[in-house]
Amino acid sequence: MSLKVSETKLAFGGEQRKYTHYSEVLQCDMAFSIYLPSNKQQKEIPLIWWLSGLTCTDDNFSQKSGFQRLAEQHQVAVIIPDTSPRGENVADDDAYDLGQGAGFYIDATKQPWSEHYKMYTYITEELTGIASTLVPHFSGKESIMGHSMGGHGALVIGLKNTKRFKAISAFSPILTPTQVPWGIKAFSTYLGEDQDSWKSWDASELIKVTEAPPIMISQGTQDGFYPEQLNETIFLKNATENNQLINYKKEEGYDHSYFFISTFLEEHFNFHINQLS
Ligand SMILES: N[C@@H](CCC(=O)N[C@@H](CSC=O)C(=O)NCC(=O)O)C(=O)O
Repeated sequence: MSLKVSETKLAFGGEQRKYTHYSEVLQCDMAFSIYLPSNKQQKEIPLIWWLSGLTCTDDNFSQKSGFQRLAEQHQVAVIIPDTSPRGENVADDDAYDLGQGAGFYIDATKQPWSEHYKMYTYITEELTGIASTLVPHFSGKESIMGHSMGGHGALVIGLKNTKRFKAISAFSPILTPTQVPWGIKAFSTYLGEDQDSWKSWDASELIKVTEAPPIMISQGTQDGFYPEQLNETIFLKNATENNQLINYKKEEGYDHSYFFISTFLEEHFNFHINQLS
């Protein structure tokens, strides 16, 4: 195992750590961040997964959201993966919404992407195994949240693993990737033109047939990507038809940025903690 700590910072009494490791699933070197609360009372600690959006690394959420205060307050660990495989030998594209920084949390099947782009398996298997060794007194309880492309990732991973994740939440998620420009571009590149193969990576399809854990979604009304990339209509319709309750909230005047995320993050943490306790 090549796991190495590259950074440790004290934040609100807990530790914000950055790790590097060689990923067998992605076949490249990767970095991720994790926050470990102080756990002065030696209690069992749950784990929240945060998945970031296009162009991000694990640093965006770590450095811009201020989540550490909430994680320490609620004594919860938080793990933040990178958004794609990385490196000179990893396929890439000049566009911001394809290639490195845009892994879409799926397992690619089309060459050259399928060599490395296996973010779903990386997160649900390899990084899961690593996380379980890093959280002292881990309670085994997990939930998942994310932003934009990461909101899509949180919903897809949560809905594919409903026994595992106790809650799912998302800021400005891509809810129907098979029908919006970001998703169509990524899925046709990573999965090929057979659109049937896209469906198992679309939250609007999964919500039709899944008994979902509690789901909360926040969407700013002044988000420049809304409604084109982030339209909620199909997801909410399919959820209603399958009797799945979704707490979908529109926030007047907010945009797509981390200012929006940091404003409503406490509400999302409270929602997760209620399910993880
Ligand atoms: N115009 C930007 C587009 C990239 C962008 O807005 N990325 C968002 C996520 S969008 C959906 O997944 C983001 O989180 N950016 C990082 C941040 O710290 O704000 C561009 O061209 O790069």
